[in-house]
Amino acid sequence: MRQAITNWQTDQKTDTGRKQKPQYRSALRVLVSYGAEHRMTFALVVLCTVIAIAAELLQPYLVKIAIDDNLMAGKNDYGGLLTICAIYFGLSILGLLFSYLQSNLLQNAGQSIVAKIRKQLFGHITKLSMSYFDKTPSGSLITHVSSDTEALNQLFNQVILTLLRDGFTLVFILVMMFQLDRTLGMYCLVLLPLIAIIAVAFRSFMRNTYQMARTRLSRLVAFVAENLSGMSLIQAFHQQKAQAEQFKERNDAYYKANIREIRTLVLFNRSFDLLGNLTIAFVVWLGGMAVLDRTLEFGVLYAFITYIRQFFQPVIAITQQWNTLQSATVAVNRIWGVFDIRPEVEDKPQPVRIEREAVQGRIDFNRITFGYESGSPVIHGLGLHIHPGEMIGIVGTTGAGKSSLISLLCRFYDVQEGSILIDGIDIRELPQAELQRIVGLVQQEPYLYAGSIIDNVRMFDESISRDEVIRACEFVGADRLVRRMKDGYETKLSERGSGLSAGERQLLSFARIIVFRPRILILDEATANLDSQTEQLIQQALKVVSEGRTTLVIAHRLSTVMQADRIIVMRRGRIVEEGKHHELLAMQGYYEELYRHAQGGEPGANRGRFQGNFQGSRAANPVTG
Ligand SMILES: Nc1ncnc2c1ncn2[C@@H]1O[C@H](COP(=O)(O)OP(=O)(O)OP(=O)(O)O)[C@@H](O)[C@H]1O
Repeated sequence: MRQAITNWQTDQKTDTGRKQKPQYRSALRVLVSYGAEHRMTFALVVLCTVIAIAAELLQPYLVKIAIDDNLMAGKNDYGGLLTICAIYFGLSILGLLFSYLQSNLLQNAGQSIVAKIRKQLFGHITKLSMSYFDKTPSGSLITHVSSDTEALNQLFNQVILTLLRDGFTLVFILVMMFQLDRTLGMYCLVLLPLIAIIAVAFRSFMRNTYQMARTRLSRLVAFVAENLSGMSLIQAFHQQKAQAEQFKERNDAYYKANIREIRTLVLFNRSFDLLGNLTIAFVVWLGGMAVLDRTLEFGVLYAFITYIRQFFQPVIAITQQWNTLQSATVAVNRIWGVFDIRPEVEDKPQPVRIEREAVQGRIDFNRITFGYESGSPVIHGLGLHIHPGEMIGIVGTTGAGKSSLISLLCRFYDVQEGSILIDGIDIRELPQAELQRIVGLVQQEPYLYAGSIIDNVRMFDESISRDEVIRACEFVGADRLVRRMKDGYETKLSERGSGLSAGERQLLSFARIIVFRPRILILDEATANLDSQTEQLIQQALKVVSEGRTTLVIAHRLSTVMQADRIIVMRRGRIVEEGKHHELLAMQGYYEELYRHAQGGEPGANRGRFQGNFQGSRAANPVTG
């Protein structure tokens, strides 16, 4: 794999400016690197091909012997005829057996190479930085993992198989024709330039048609993928009709490209059929005259005509595979284009090791500046120092930079200036895998996978026992909910956990956090979508989950963060106020303004209700009693 990528990168440097065209040399080098470990299999494939083709092409020759040496010689040699029939039958079986072996061996090697590339590609994509996903539509990534790897699949299924089998067949047929009759063979050679002209004309005509069909299919797949992931939005905004129209447009375009491709193919096949029939007529005429003049045996003419019939099939197959070869090459180019992308956030060669259990949870944002695009920062020289175990609420209007701040702490992006330290260690010094176990993130829309509740809570990590999962669910108050389900902890969730309410999904994501025991906990709008009853449940869960952990909570609902030890108020990428809830209210500044908006009126008019809620939620909390 490493070698394949290195080869690829070297080729890219020398091929600058030709990225859109299929780069056969680069693609071949890549595939050879992967094929190297299957070299024995490929050698066996070649051997099987040769045996299978020889067995197949010797059959007309046997018929020629039967005609000339037995039937026409007037020997009445029934035994000899039977022997020839038996050999013919034996050759057919041998041909079948070795064709089967050849296909199977090649398929096995090909499929395992493609499966490996697909796995590595997916693994590579999951390691890329968030900035890459910001810029790349998920539909195009799905195309790389599905259609492009499928094109590689076809390379092994069709192209290599055809090139080997049909290439050998052509050579064998030519040898046999010359062996049978040199003069007729020479006449047939005249055909070769004609075949080449038709093939080349067809190839250039077909190239565009084929590429167009593939591109339109990719667009269609990408469109469907993006629509599926945004289905709730489409339905909420009644966009079904508009989307269906867009789909129709893409679908029609793909349909037209397919029809064009099929027409071209049919035209090509029939042209070759015509050429084949003309050649046969030509040979029957020339060879027939020779037979009548007794300068050519009838059996030879028969075998010759059979070989000519067989000659056109491989020519057609090889020419048609040219397109598959091209699209596979383009697919290799695209796949390796993705492999080429290095994550912007990478581990240091010698990262600092840290014992997760020993992490205290102190966080220092040291005058950090960050922007998604260089030159337009969304966080400006921000400084924030958080004590171990402290609960910080982060508030601010939309676009203030709250989510960006926690994305930086999770190291989805790297700061452009300043540094972020955990227990005094710059997070860029830590291995990302370790940082992700230290910092646990609960998002507004927790993602659940298709699988059992147990597996969803432990994220398919078998080292976490069922008991640990159950204890975690009990801890956050999700146990009662799970036990009410038909199969309890074994209940299979559908993709994205769509069978559960937002609050239920959130409770399970809290259980997930408990199981993974991060030392720092981040909740991004974790209670934004919930009704007040579920929110209270979540608030209780939040209280137990945050116990003994440094916790950062982002919330639009101020009630979510009122119990925080400190509230940070952000505005346009800066901290403008900080303090406890009542201190901030007393300041009569930006927080108080936000609070007033949240309450929907004047502070004085709502203050009682707000404080009542706050005290109520504390009183209801089982931990604080
Ligand atoms: N992936 C992104 N690419 C480019 N710009 C982004 C990206 N994410 C956020 N921004 C921009 O960065 C700024 C801060 O956004 P951020 O999401 O951090 O704000 P926020 O306070 O969390 O807002 P909200 O409460 O609406 O989630 C905004 O101007 C936003 O448009």
